[in-house]
Amino acid sequence: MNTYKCLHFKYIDMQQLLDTAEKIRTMEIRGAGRIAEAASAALRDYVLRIKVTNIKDFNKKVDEAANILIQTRPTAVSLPNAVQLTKRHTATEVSEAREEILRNADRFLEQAGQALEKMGEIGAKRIHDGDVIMTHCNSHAALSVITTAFEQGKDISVIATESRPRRQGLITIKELNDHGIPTTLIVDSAVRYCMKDVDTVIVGADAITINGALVNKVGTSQLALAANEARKNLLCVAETFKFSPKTIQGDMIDIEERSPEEVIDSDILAGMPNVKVKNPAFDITPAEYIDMIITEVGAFPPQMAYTIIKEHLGWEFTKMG
Ligand SMILES: O=C(COP(=O)(O)O)[C@H](O)[C@H](O)COP(=O)(O)O
Repeated sequence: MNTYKCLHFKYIDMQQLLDTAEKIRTMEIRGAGRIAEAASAALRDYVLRIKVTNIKDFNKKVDEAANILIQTRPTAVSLPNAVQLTKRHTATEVSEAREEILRNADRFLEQAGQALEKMGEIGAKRIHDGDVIMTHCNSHAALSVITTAFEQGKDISVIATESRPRRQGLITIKELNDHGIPTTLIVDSAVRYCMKDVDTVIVGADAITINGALVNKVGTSQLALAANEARKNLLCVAETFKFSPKTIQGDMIDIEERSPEEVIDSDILAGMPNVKVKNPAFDITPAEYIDMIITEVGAFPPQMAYTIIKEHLGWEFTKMG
């Protein structure tokens, strides 16, 4: 029985939140932006069901729920940021605290939706008629830029990587196909070979650190290396809530290691006692490989991560658990 199912017995009133946590853990809900939105909404809905009348007990329950959500996936910093933006309040009465949290969640969800649109508009200015764009994995932020440029009438096409082992690239090509955008699917190892045909690489982000490094789906750093070698631009599209305040304090971003079964059948692996599997879900691209980070508040060089964190997330976030 998994952790969340065990918790079901202990916290009956938390069932919906535990279901969301499980969906995030198993990647039924995935992508840094969607994870953040789902967590914020789950916390909002849970807060409506908390029955205690004492503010201390209320805060304890909120913290408990927040921690369950945060622990589902370790890398996407959008998750703790969204939870923190949702749960913070200054109230001394339960009813006021509840109201504040509901308002926070609604504001976060509204702003997250608007951010996608805004990033699309800003990023599309960097795409020219005739451009070939390479993208990796499945990023709603990156897709917002690509589809906005296409809807503006720019004649563009996309090369999308498969993104082993979970093959999120298949979600990307479906979305691009539904928009009518000419798309070529390639395996991840064809990235360097195909780079000569590319004008701009556009990827999303799970986290951006204080030194402007990009944490995104494993393989992103290979795209960046190949793009750099071929002198092609790499744009990262990321809402401000994907910047990591804790990296100011020296904290590192945890890189999620996922099950070997995503890579190879466990029966086949069992027959090869000298073989083990390493399955990191993300990797790190240094700032010098990134031309621009497109956020909902503007396009910035990665070196401006400090300013984004300070102005759009605030110092209180560095104390987050
Ligand atoms: O790496 C991934 C998804 O990884 P996974 O499939 O493991 O969650 C995406 O590029 C970012 O999360 C950004 O996505 P978005 O722009 O949609 O937030």
